Amino acid sequence: MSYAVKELFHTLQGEGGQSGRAAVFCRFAGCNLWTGREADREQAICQFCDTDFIGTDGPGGGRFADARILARAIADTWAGSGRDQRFVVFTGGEPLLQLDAALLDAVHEEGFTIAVESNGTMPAPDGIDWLCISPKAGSQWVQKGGQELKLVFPQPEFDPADMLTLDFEQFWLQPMDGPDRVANTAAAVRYCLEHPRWRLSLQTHKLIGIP
Ligand SMILES: C[S@@+](CC[C@H](N)C(=O)[O-])C[C@H]1O[C@@H](n2cnc3c(N)ncnc32)[C@H](O)[C@@H]1O
Ligand SMILES: Nc1nc2[nH]cc(C(=O)O)c2c(=O)[nH]1
Ligand code: SF4
Ligand SMILES: [Mg+2]
Repeated sequence: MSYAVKELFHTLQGEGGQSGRAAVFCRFAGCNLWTGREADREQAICQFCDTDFIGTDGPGGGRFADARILARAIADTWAGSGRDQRFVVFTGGEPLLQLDAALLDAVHEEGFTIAVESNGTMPAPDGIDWLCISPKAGSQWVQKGGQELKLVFPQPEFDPADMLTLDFEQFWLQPMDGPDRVANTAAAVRYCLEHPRWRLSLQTHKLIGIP
């Protein structure tokens, strides 16, 4: 199978339990909860997205004919020394629309630990080393286990208290970016102070101006 990739870049994971760690980001094109077009945002299931995931025209992006070719491109994007500590984050768009066993195997063969950022609307395949689920109100949430739950906050339909019985190791609140970012951040800080199983996930890459 071929893969449509918006961009490939090497940066620090900015969010959640792996934040600060060097990673290749593989951003797949396309999402099942929004077309990505501004004209469609108000009709979308997910309306607060901060990402351009349309097309394959970003840095390092393109259509990759098979899993080995994409895995090789990911390895070529890793700018760290040697094979040690190689880490890839599959995101998008929605990565589980395209990520399959062949690609997971090929990227593992290149020596990478594999993280995924998903909206949780599809079951995750086996073989992911670090699965982050970030559920979206109004969607069909099916993947209810993983390493971290990263709830963009606030989403009025979601009460974080209802999520603590789910099968995650870590629970993160990430303030919703946009016009209410400052108020959302203050609300998330308050919530974490009062409910200490939740930790605050800031989008640190935005704070320091890296991709
Ligand atoms: C662009 S999404 C791509 C992965 C997947 N589609 C998802 O939603 O989890 C990557 C991460 O950014 C988060 N995110 C998107 N828009 C955001 C915003 N406006 N404020 C805070 N986090 C946001 C998502 O919830 C997700 O955790
Ligand atoms: N630095 C950095 N960290 C991230 N963590 C999750 C991201 C994403 O868009 O999925 C992201 C991103 O876009 N950049
Ligand atoms: S599910 Fe993820 S990629 Fe899709 S629109 Fe929402 S935040 Fe963006
Ligand atoms: Mg991002």
